[in-house]
Amino acid sequence: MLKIGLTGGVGSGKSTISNILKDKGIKIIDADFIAREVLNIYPKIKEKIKETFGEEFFDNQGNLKRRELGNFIFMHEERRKALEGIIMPYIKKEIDLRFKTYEEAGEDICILDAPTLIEQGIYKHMHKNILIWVDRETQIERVMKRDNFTRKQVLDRTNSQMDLEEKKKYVDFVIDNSKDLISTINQINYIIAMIKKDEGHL
Ligand SMILES: CC(C)(COP(=O)(O)OP(=O)(O)OC[C@H]1O[C@@H](n2cnc3c(N)ncnc32)[C@H](O)[C@@H]1O)[C@@H](O)C(=O)NCCC(=O)NCCS
Ligand SMILES: Nc1ncnc2c1ncn2[C@@H]1O[C@H](COP(=O)(O)OP(=O)(O)OP(=O)(O)O)[C@@H](O)[C@H]1O
Repeated sequence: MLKIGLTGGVGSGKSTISNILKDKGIKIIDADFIAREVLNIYPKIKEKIKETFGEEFFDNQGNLKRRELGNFIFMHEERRKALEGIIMPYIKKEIDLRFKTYEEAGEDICILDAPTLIEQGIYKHMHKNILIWVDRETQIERVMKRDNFTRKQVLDRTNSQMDLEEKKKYVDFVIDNSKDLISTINQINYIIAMIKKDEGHL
């Protein structure tokens, strides 16, 4: 089974593009979704987050206040790294399990949508990697609008990620998602056709 990594920065269009691929019948593993699921699968993660960051990041029902924790950890690198140290081993484990399940089900291609695919070194385990690129200003505007964030809140997030120009060096294909969706869909179709054509050589 071909494992394809799909990455980008905050708001570069990973979910939008994953949904288009899903409609084409391609199986997608969504790392942001897994980051939510592991909190329920492994209760010790929440305990560790409480110990490290405090009770104030949980509501009365014991649910994680995601936006508040995000605002807190994306302000300082050591806070973000502490959270990653707690949660990433579980996310990686679940990603591996899901790839295995799709492989056993006989799928020929599966895409992993993960924002920190490169930073976490996961790209090395993929057959091919795709970057969703947008210019910086389009990225900032789209996230401000989607999440109702201030410019500072968006910049805290983009600054905690590897620069999109730097990410280009690690991938096989770059999709420019700065323009309209038609242009993006044409680029995806071309890349998927290229990958499938090369399949026998991977
Ligand atoms: C901090 C948290 C609670 C904020 O939750 P929230 O629901 O507001 O955002 P969500 O999870 O949907 O993430 C939105 C975007 O933030 C960015 N982001 C998330 N985690 C990270 C990170 N560790 N480093 C850089 N950017 C990140 C990504 O662009 C992501 O797509 C959450 O992002 C989290 O648990 N992050 C740590 C897990 C992680 O590293 N996930 C990435 C797996 S590859
Ligand atoms: N080509 C496009 N033209 C206009 N708007 C777009 C385009 N692609 C994505 N968007 C919009 O930009 C916003 C960010 O896109 P999306 O949510 O897919 O990004 P993401 O990479 O999954 O974000 P995150 O990293 O935060 O999970 C959304 O509101 C989406 O509708």
